[in-house]
Amino acid sequence: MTETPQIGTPVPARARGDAVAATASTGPDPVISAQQVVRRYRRPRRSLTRPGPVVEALRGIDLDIAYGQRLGIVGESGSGKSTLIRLLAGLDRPTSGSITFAGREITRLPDRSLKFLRRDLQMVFQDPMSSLDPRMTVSDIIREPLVALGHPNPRARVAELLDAVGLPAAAAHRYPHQFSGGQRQRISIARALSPHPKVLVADEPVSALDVSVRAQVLNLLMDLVDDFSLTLIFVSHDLSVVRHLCDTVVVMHDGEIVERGPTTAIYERPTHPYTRALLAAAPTLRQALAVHAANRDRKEPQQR
Ligand SMILES: Nc1ncnc2c1ncn2[C@@H]1O[C@H](COP(=O)(O)OP(=O)(O)OP(=O)(O)O)[C@@H](O)[C@H]1O
Repeated sequence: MTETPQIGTPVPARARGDAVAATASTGPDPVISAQQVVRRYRRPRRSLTRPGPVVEALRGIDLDIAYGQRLGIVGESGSGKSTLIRLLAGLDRPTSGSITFAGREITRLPDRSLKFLRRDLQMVFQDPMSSLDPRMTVSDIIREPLVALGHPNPRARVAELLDAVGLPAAAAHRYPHQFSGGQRQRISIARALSPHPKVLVADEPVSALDVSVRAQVLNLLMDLVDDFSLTLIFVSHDLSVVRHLCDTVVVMHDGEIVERGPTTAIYERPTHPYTRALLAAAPTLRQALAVHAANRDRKEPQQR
């Protein structure tokens, strides 16, 4: 019987609660700074004579993310989390406001000038099946960004990354569909790490996975963030996961950041009513794991 991994290990004191301390190892300036960022979308028109309604997905976001910080972004569906990370990653442009990455203003740069951002900020998405090309081998998937960057020895780097994410070397020659969901997410993480990014953005990276696998992938993610000295931006509906991984939290509601601060303070003394409601409504991953373990033990008593 495989042991259900626990995610209850407390986040180390140095990683908790003090964004200033988290900046100290790599530099005092924020790696990402967003100022007064607004993003409006126009919804498709419903009548021939009138334009479609405008949605204000982000309404004046100010956010500094320090080097080495582990920032959790929480909020219910439609609160603007995905829009914000798309803008931070340079995949979309704000309607107004500015965003800098490592001190460079990215909002008005043309796509061809964002090569540094495409290398230094990498993303891991919810569904690895749709983010991995099914026709490519794992080796080619991980090598692709390295080749684009002219890496001198992509093959050695692929072997190193497979080892780092806990996959055997033989995985290199197989295809995504030959792996389980958790293993596929490990492949996505290996690919994201391949160009030595500064920032890893993880958008609901475990919510599509079986609950028994989630903790393994989260623990791996935490180890890798430590080992590779990454800045982490972690987007999730699951507040218990954010509590486990992140030193700082921002709470989004209706396109605004309604509360922000050290994780411990937000969880223990939430001030905004929306944060309180979110915390009250949240089932914890720990509870889910306990339920899963109880169900499994009921099904497999002979193996105990
Ligand atoms: N391309 C788009 N065109 C029109 N409206 C959009 C577009 N993208 C996002 N929106 C709207 O902007 C608002 C914020 O959406 P966003 O996807 O950023 O929220 P979210 O917090 O990431 O939600 P979820 O957790 O469900 O992904 C929503 O009202 C959404 O419908």
